[in-house]
Amino acid sequence: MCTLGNLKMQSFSPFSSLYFFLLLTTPSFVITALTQDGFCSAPSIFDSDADSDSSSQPLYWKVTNPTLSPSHLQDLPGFTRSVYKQDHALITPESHVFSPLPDWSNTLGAYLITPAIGSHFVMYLAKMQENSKSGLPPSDVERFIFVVQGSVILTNVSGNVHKLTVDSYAYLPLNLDHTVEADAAATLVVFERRYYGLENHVTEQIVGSTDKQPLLETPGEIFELRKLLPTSLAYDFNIHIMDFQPGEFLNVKEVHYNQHGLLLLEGQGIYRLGDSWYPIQAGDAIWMAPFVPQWYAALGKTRSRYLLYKDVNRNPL
Ligand SMILES: NC(=O)N[C@H](N)C(=O)O
Ligand SMILES: [Mn+2]
Repeated sequence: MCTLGNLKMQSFSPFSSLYFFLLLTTPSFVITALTQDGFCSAPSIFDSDADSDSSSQPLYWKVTNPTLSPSHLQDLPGFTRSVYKQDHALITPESHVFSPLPDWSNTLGAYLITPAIGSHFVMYLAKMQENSKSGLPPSDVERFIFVVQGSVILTNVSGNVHKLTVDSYAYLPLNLDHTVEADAAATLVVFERRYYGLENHVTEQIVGSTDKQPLLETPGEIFELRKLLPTSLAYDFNIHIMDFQPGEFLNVKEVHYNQHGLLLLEGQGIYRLGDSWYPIQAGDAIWMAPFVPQWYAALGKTRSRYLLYKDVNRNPL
């Protein structure tokens, strides 16, 4: 809300002589501007509207209901926050392009990251409609699914069945027959990659939920960290869930050989990638190539939580 106008109008009680003096001597258009939206029309994030009151919305609600852009930009032809550079990309919801996912039924997919960008993995949003069913990944490809909205039923070849709701996930090893089914609309974020095997190490199906994962030590950092997969050598990637309170930021301005696919599940802040600084919000996705300088600071009044793919446990040679 416009503090300047409010302050001016609130700091004088209507009965003070100065108030009347101002009222009589200040041109009426100034009074109007100061006391109505005309002067500061940009809505403030500190307004306690339902949208920003996270307690009134389902978990990760913003990911599938993003604030696309300030109202005065929404219908601006060609406006997007998306960026594609040599060592990073920011893909924001107004840029998503959905098409039927091959081998899935009643499911639209928006690929956000694929080897064409330079990655060794794919990251996509799967919008499962009612009565939808997954297809299998290519042979020798492992899959990770995370439920962002709705719920799905995972059934694997040995017949065990799991209901996955928001914040739940599953890891499917390469060549493990399985189906993911939804009888009502559901949204998943999916990572797949060709499995980089190690002798005498095998991965197994994992089913879990973020809230049941323990917090891990983060020496020198203040964010809260959970890892959704085992850290054992068999697994050639992990999925980090990282939480920042407003004002908290990464201590290390990281540069490393690992690649990242990021989905901001909650909150907002500034992501530095290379020499660029991007305001981001829940629903935004980021590709980080190996060695791109990366840093995040959380802003606003609710925590930031992001889901992060990171390759691990394999010699970079
Ligand atoms: N950009 C990141 O958040 N990177 C992680 N802290 C990581 O690489 O572990
Ligand atoms: Mn990193």
